Amino acid sequence: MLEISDLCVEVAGQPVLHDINLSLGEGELHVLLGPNGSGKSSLLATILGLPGYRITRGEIRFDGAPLRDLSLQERAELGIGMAFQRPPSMGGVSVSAFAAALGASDILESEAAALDLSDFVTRDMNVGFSGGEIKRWEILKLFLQDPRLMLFDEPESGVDLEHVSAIGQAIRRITRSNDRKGRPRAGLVITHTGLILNYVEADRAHIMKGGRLLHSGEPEALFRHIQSHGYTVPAAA
Ligand SMILES: Nc1ncnc2c1ncn2[C@@H]1O[C@H](COP(=O)(O)OP(=O)(O)OP(=O)(O)O)[C@@H](O)[C@H]1O
Repeated sequence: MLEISDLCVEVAGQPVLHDINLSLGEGELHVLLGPNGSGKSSLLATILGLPGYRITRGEIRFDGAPLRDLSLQERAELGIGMAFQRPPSMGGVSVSAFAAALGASDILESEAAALDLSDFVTRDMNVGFSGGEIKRWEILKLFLQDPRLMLFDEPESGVDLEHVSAIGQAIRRITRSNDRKGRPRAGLVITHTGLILNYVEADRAHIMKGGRLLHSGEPEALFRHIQSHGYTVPAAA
């Protein structure tokens, strides 16, 4: 579904990503691990097409077609969506009105309940939500938007342990399900704590460091390696 080859990216004239190669197949869920400032969010922002992220070399293909010249809106229409780390508040737009505008009112109640957000559907999006509530709402929002490629920027940071479980299970269930047109999805998740790995059943993990993909491997083994040896390439690799 997603093919990234030899990707180099600049932000504000500074190179932030170097020679990234990554392939994400239909139904797959991958995680990105790496120290602060290693380029994880920049990679997601470049895939999504946020302004300021300039591809200087290489390419990103979605379903075989290059994304480089497509706007954020065009990429959203193709089926690329992101659960943001720090989304804006949207006063005047209630959660239920947002779901209705997306034609997703029928699934709002059950999906809100799964993320412990039933009491939030009449509230305005993100207005007065706590940090953890925003994270849960971002997952629900993404599901209502129904993208095929789901990008999650640190979905569990600032979230209590019980709700990490709810978020992780929702990510797994959503990513493994087909979209409303019956097409398979895929997901890419940034995680620092690794807690989410207990729930999402990721297929593959990648270590990013200094804007490069340092190593890829089996998620739980790679996370254990990072816990004892830091963000390094495992010796046997
Ligand atoms: N708009 C920008 N202007 C200037 N520098 C930027 C911009 N966006 C990202 N960078 C720089 O690019 C580098 C990578 O940042 P990025 O946010 O992608 O890292 P990250 O791995 O997601 O970090 P964290 O784990 O702390 O969220 C950092 O050095 C950051 O300062």
